[in-house]
Amino acid sequence: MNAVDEPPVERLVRGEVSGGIATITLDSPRNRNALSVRLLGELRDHLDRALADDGVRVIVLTGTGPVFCAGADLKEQRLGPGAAKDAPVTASFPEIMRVIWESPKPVICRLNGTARAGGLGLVAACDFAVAPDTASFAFTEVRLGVVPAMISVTVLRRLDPRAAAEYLMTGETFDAARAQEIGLLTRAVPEADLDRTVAHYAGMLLRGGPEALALTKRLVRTVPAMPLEEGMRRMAELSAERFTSAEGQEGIAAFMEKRPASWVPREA
Ligand SMILES: CC(C)(COP(=O)([O-])OP(=O)([O-])OC[C@H]1O[C@@H](n2cnc3c(N)ncnc32)[C@H](O)[C@@H]1OP(=O)([O-])[O-])[C@@H](O)C(=O)NCCC(=O)NCCSC(=O)C[C@@](C)(O)CC(=O)[O-]
Repeated sequence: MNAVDEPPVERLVRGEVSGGIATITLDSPRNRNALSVRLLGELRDHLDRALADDGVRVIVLTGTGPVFCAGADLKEQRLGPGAAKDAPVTASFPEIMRVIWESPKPVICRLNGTARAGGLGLVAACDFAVAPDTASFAFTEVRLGVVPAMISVTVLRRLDPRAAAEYLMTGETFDAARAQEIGLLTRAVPEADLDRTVAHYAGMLLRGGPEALALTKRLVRTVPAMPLEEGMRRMAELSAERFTSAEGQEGIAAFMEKRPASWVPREA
């Protein structure tokens, strides 16, 4: 078969950029967007592209079908004859969660539906997570005899500790209202309001200064772990830097002049 006759490669992840927002869509509904090696590779490529694109200010991660993500691809993890001897999902998944967690651009998870296990590691890595109120959630790992190890790094930074013990240790299914209550979701909303809610958060994020937003994302993650005195000192330094930055001065000038801020970098 020559190159012309080759069937087109089916993509498992799609990406599009519009109005400063990169939308990355897990598009493997047949296996409920399970985290196969190929899907993870494509997801990483889309994330890298969105991060490198100066026109992108906000990233939205979503999926197609009834499920946002069913976790590790269990077909790939089943070690039949001739299969890999290690667990394929461990090669790239932790790095993808780290890239999302540390992305200077805010990441909104728009859950199109239910999520399980590894899928919840992705949800927890994102800064915002909005889901339909019909979605369900479970950390199913222990019931499979495996451990929610990789995802614990993001999940345990979000979840109320009592709820973490309850749901990670029992594997019990819980609903979207409970997921919001325990810190896994930003909002659970009626399905009809999903896009409006995501657009609301994205719109609010686009209004902020890009550098200020990246720094604020970092401090949300790091300041709670800082000793009090060090936190006060370092944050006073950061605050002083920001008041005198080009972006800070533009934001203040725009307020005083009653006009929208222009976040194009200027000479200080
Ligand atoms: C998600 C629901 C509720 C949707 O429930 P549903 O919508 O009723 O869909 P379904 O169960 O009928 O599944 C539809 C198709 O998707 C496939 N499918 C579905 N999930 C997977 C999967 N993970 N891997 C591979 N294939 C999967 C499933 O096998 C089936 O394929 P078919 O029989 O039609 O050929 C249900 O499908 C389900 O319970 N799936 C299993 C979820 C699960 O237990 N995942 C655990 C993954 S282990 C993991 O993530 C470990 C990790 C990464 O956290 C470890 C660590 O952090 O260190």
